[in-house]
Amino acid sequence: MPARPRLSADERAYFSLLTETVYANPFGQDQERLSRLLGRDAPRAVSQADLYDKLMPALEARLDALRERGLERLDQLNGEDQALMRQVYLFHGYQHSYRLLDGLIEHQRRGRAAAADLSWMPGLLDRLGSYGFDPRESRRWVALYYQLRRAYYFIERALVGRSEPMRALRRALWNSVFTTDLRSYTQLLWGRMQDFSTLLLGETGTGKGSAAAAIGRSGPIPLEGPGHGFARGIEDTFIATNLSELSEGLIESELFGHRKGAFTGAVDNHDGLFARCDSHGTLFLDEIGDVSLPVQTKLLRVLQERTFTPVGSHQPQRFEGRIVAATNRSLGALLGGGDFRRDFFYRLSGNIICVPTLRERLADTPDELEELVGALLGRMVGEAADALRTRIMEALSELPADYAWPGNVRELEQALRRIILNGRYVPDALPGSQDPKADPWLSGADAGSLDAAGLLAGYCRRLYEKLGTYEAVARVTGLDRRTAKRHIEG
Ligand SMILES: Nc1ncnc2c1ncn2[C@@H]1O[C@H](COP(=O)(O)OP(=O)(O)OP(=O)(O)O)[C@@H](O)[C@H]1O
Repeated sequence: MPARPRLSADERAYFSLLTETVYANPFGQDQERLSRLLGRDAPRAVSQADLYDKLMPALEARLDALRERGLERLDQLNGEDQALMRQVYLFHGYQHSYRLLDGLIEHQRRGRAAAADLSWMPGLLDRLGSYGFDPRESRRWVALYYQLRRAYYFIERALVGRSEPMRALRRALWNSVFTTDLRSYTQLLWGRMQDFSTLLLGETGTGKGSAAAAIGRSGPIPLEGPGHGFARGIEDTFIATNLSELSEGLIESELFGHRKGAFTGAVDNHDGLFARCDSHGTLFLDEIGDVSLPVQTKLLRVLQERTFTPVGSHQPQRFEGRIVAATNRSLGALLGGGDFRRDFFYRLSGNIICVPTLRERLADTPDELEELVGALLGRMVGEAADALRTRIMEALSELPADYAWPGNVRELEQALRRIILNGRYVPDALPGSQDPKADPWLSGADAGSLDAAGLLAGYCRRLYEKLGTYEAVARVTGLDRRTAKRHIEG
């Protein structure tokens, strides 16, 4: 039997470098080094898509040259060459599909009722088939492309900011979805990451919710058989709940569900969030630092045994999804206070991601303020954003240069609203840090000029600063947790 044709040393070197580049964490340092090696001098200045598009003519020329030598399909190559070219063909197929997938994601994000146009899908599957992938494998690769494009959308585009702390956050979010090695993820871990929980830490308003959504909406969603689309829509894969907003009486039923008759008012069986989150989904438990010890014990069981039991039932059910949790309490406060189980913490914290404060981001890249203002205004007022941006930046420039933004991006959003309404932003005094005379809440209370709502909000914020949880504030004030939180957030 004649020996199978082999790649030349030069071809092997080129394709190896290419695959190392395109399979590296797109927000990592390696990627920059490798893309420089491929001939780009300023990779930070161009988008990932631009960079890849620029690689394409040289790649097409190389593949044409292989075709002329009769090497068109994977099965014409031997072991090592086949493994390498498999990755090259996967990248080639990806390049021919990513704009179509971006169109699909945009369509889904706009919540259009009409079914998405997937008429291009058979052509894409045929292309993968022409490289030598069988139909099942081809569907799996298209699902991976879709996942990669969702990750770009939610990790890159939906999170604003180019500062190093934001780049580090993106790297960490990417790794929590694809691990540090995309190639072995695709071979070994695709669809098997349910047991990898993530704990997001960060001050209030830093964007932990957006970071959690980025992880949750970037999970694998299979492509179903011929003629069908993807098994789930983007929105169905991410289920979020804020534990501090659920009263102690309701929390178990919300999370684990209940059976009819389990308690007064349980008139029907009710599926909880754990039952609604299937193997393609992620459940986001926000304010995890606020839950009581008995609920922590039950959550620990879900994490350890992957089972939960609805209230009033004796039948454990399996939990198939993935958990992302978040808290704005510091690790020290979480573990030092005695109201957070250490075993629960260790089970939850396989992957800890710290979401940077706005002041860290601005200290690294002051221009990030204007970038954020532009994006937040765009969300708030659409096309009027450009016209308002200069006025807003002028008003913000009146703040002290080292203003700490204690409420982070949420405070910035609030500042924009106030500037639009009142022309200026005067930060609310936060307890603890200021001269009492300069504290409008204290001096307002002293002068008798605060109304009841202002008085209560200031008091709740002070308590929150001291006690660290909405639950503790609720306990002291006699308010329910949700009301206390509303006062604190303003
Ligand atoms: N990097 C970012 N780019 C764009 N918007 C952001 C970013 N970070 C935060 N935001 C916006 O700031 C607001 C607050 O974010 P989010 O609710 O995720 O904060 P959080 O850290 O979860 O706060 P808390 O701990 O109080 O729940 C949201 O409207 C969010 O969209």
